[in-house]
Amino acid sequence: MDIEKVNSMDFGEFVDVFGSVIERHPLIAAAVRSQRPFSDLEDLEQHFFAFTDALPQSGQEGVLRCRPDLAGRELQRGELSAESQREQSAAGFTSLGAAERLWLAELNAQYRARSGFPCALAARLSDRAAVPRERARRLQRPRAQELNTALGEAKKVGRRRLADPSSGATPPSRSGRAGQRPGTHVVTRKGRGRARCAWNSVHTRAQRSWGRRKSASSKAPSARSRAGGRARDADVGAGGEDPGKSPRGLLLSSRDSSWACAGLGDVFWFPRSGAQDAGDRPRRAGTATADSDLSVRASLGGGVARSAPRDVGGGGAEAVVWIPG
Ligand SMILES: NC(=O)N[C@H]1NC(=O)NC1=O
Repeated sequence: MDIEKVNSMDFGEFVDVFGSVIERHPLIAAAVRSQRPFSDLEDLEQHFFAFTDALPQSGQEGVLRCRPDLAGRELQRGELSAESQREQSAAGFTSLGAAERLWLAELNAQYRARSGFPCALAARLSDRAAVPRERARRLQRPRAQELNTALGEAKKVGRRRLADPSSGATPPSRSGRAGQRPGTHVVTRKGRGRARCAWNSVHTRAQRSWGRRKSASSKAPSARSRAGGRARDADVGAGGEDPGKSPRGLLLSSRDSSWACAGLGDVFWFPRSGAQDAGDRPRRAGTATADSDLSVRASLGGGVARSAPRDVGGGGAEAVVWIPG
């Protein structure tokens, strides 16, 4: 892709095209866009990877927790992102026999229990027969070493997605919004001075049923945030499969001044380029805790952001709050 074209993409187009370079983290793409212009695609890639490298360990684990298992439940249910679907199909995971599927499910569960996140592996660079062997090998290794390996695999996947963004991204429609892809999310902006981050309105079956349970308990899946004393609205659509689980991964974003990323417990701010303190390392800005109703409360510089995160399985969840400027 022509770098001039990339540099001239507006916010919506950039997030549509590059929102899945880091799986289920379109706001990382949004943060990266704020650092344009890029000299070439390698430079763009380095910005994505520098962002994930700069995350504290809790943030990196949060990013990994949002990845789907290989040959996991989301593949069976047709809930993968378009990119993951293509990668997992190409690696042969859509044509597994029952015994092979069960074996992989068992290895997936063991790996998650040990590492706290799904086993990241670039499916296109591997093959169906090699995956269980690789998974079993990695299960034996120390957790700290595994975090680095998993991030390395996530980068390999991201590199391929960047090299071929058409492999999954839905071209933006004339209104600049992403096409509707089940099980994925998009960032949308509505009206002047008001921004919303919403999950794709095409809900998966599980998301719809979660929504029904949620409305039955009169807890709307929306978020209202206050920061710096000024009221700010942010809506977060939510879906999930098991609202009883604790959310553990969280990504927050603020538009004006800086970017925040969190795992539960830590909220970090990432200065935007051009901001007064650009170039700073991420700094700790507050604490995120899980409420019993599956919402997350994050204290951000004196303000509070609340959101209902999306359960991504295995006890992991991701929530995105888009705080308008
Ligand atoms: N767990 C994991 O790495 N999943 C991913 N890998 C890949 O190549 N596509 C995916 O969905």
